[in-house]
Amino acid sequence: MPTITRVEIQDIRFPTSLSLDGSDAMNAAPDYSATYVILHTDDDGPEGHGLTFTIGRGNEIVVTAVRSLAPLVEGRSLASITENMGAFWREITGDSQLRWIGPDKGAIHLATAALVNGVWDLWAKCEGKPVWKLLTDMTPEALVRCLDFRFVTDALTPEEAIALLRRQAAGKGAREAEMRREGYPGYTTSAGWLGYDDDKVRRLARESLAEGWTHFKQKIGGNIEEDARRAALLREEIGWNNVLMMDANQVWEVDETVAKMRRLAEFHPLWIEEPTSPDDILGHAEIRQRVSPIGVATGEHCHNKVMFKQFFQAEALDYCQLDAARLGGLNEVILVVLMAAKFGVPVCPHGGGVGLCEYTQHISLFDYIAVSGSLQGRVLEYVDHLHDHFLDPVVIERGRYRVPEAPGYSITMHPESLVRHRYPDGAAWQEEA
Ligand SMILES: C[C@H](O)[C@@H](O)CC(=O)C(=O)O
Ligand SMILES: [Mg+2]
Repeated sequence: MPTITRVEIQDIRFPTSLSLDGSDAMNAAPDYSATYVILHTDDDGPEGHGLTFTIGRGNEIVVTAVRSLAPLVEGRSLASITENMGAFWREITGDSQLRWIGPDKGAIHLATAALVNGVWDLWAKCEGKPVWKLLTDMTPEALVRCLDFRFVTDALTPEEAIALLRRQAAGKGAREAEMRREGYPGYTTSAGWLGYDDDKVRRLARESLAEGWTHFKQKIGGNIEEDARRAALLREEIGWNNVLMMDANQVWEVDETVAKMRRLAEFHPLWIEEPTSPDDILGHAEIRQRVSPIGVATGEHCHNKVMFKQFFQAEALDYCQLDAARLGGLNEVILVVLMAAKFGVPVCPHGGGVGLCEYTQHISLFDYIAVSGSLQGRVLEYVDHLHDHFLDPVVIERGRYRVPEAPGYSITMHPESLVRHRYPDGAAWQEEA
């Protein structure tokens, strides 16, 4: 196995704010961006690639944070990391000086995700497997060794995690074959961005229907009558047999959420996503009690395993929307997937960003094949942006993700895309200036 000799870090941004792709009530004009990391090694084998998603300004802070973390992996052999990934994760999140600016949250944790996911990409490429397959082929004991259970053993112990994984072991082969045949079910957010005008929403909804999508997410959180009007418009296009979800991106108070969802209930949303502060666990629990049967979904801003533990313990969410690059990389994601299975909460990862769909397909496949063994309540978000910048982009057919087969975490970008979108000197930005 190779040794990691150098960490290359790039500030990559896409001017999506020009078309308002990705816009919502809290994030009016995001530029989808990535702190992009390449782990160079000492042999002719593969490089490890990883990224963290941000929405523009602020990316430079995460770039700087990765620079501070890089010495923790430079000079290390991959074998010294993979022989005990749990200990590696504890080390990288536990540096005695850097930890102070987290712990396990904010820019330093986003930076952790880019590096840690880069290591997983490198490991999977060295094994010649896509990440989901690397995970599903591991024994329960080997997988649990990749995890750091610190601060969550009151909710899930390593022994319980092993038992959960053993419970699903017998059916893994059949589920893997089923996924290769059928793909993993998804939903689309592409017609629902808040900054799109009515004509665009209608056109994209029609196109998505024709492509076979059955689940659609709408951004809300502006004027409530405007939200209702747009919901009616979407229902006109998608009908009542398809599923509609709503995402407020954190703009409401608790009582306000209840009042507003009572107004929007006539459109039969499956869930209200991020209604209020992402840190307000008890607020989500109360909303959940008061808006039922509308479900509560959250997680894209839930920054660590302890927060998720408490969301589960407080019965504060119906859908766990973990984010592959806000949690500190795949090790922490796996722990959250295991806790979700124990608490019986379906995992529907967050995909709204550059590269997130590429990552999350691996997570949902792992969840289905090795952990939950269930598709009940599970749909994987899809946003139709920027996939052409990836060497191994997601492939969607009739609203389902096809199984990725290329080795790695599907996150390697084309070198030309990196050059063109490097901020601020890439051609894409020079043309803007
Ligand atoms: C700023 C992002 O586009 C955000 O709106 C994504 C999101 O909330 C989602 O995909 O869900
Ligand atoms: Mg969202």
